[in-house]
Amino acid sequence: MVLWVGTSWKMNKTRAEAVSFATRLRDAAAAGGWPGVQPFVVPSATAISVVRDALGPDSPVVVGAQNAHWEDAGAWTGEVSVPQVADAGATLVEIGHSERREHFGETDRTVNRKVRATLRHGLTALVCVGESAEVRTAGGARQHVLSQVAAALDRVPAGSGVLLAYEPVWAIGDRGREPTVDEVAEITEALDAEYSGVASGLLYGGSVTTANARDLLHTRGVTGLFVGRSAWNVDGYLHLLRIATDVAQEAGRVFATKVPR
Ligand SMILES: O=C(CO)COP(=O)(O)O
Repeated sequence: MVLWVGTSWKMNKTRAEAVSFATRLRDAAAAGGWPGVQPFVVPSATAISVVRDALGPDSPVVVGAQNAHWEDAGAWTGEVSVPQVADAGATLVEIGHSERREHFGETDRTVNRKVRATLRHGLTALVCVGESAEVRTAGGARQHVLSQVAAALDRVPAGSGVLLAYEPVWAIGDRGREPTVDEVAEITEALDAEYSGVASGLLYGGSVTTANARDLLHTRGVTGLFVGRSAWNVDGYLHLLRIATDVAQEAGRVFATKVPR
C-alpha cells in the first residue's frame, strides 16, 4: 500500500513550463524521493512526452494523461487514444473528471468504455467521481457516488489497476469550498467498504492544500490525494509530497519504500 499523491495540470503549462516542473521533480527524486508515496503528474497531452523525458528513465514519478478515447484509432477528430498516450509516455489515464462530465459530455457509459480501454492496454485507470452541491444538499451524495463507481467498473475485474478519486464537484476549483473531514469520510468510508478489493487506491481531490493535506490523508478510506491548484507550482507539489511522506512513515501505516513505476 502506498499513498498516491498527484496533480493534474488541467489546461495549463507550455512544454517549457512542464519541463521545468519535471526537472525539479527529477532532482528531488534523486535527492531521496518520497518513501511510501507514489507521485504522479498529469500534464496536457502536448507535454506528456517532454515530461516523461525530463523525468528520466528511472524516475519513480508516474506520468498520466487527462483523457483518452475508448477506441484505439480512427476518425475521432480532436481525440487521443490510449495507445497514443502510452506511446507518448503515459502509464496512467485520468477518466471522468467532473469538468469532462460537465463540459464534454462524459457519461457513466463513456467512462466505463474508457476504463476498459485503458486496462486493456495495461495502463492504470484513475476514475474520478463526485456529487454536485445539489445532490449533496438533497442527501443523495453517497448513493450518487456509489452508482457512478458501479457504472465505471462494470465488467472490470478485481485487481485490474484501477484507482478511484472522490472529487465532490462543489469542492473543485476556484469556486470550490474546502470540505470537512466528515464530509469526505462519509463517502470514502462507503467506497472503501464496497471497493477496497477492486481499487488499488482511493484518492481525495478538491481544494486540497498544504494546510488540509495531513488531515485528509488521515481520513478513513483515503489513501492518496489528487491536487489541482495547490500543486501547479512545483514548490507546492513538493511540499504536499513531503507531508504525504511523513504520513506514510507514521506508526500504524506500513508502506513499501520503493514502488515500481
Ligand atoms: O480537480 C481537481 C483535481 O482533479 C482538484 O482541483 P483543485 O485542487 O484546484 O480544487
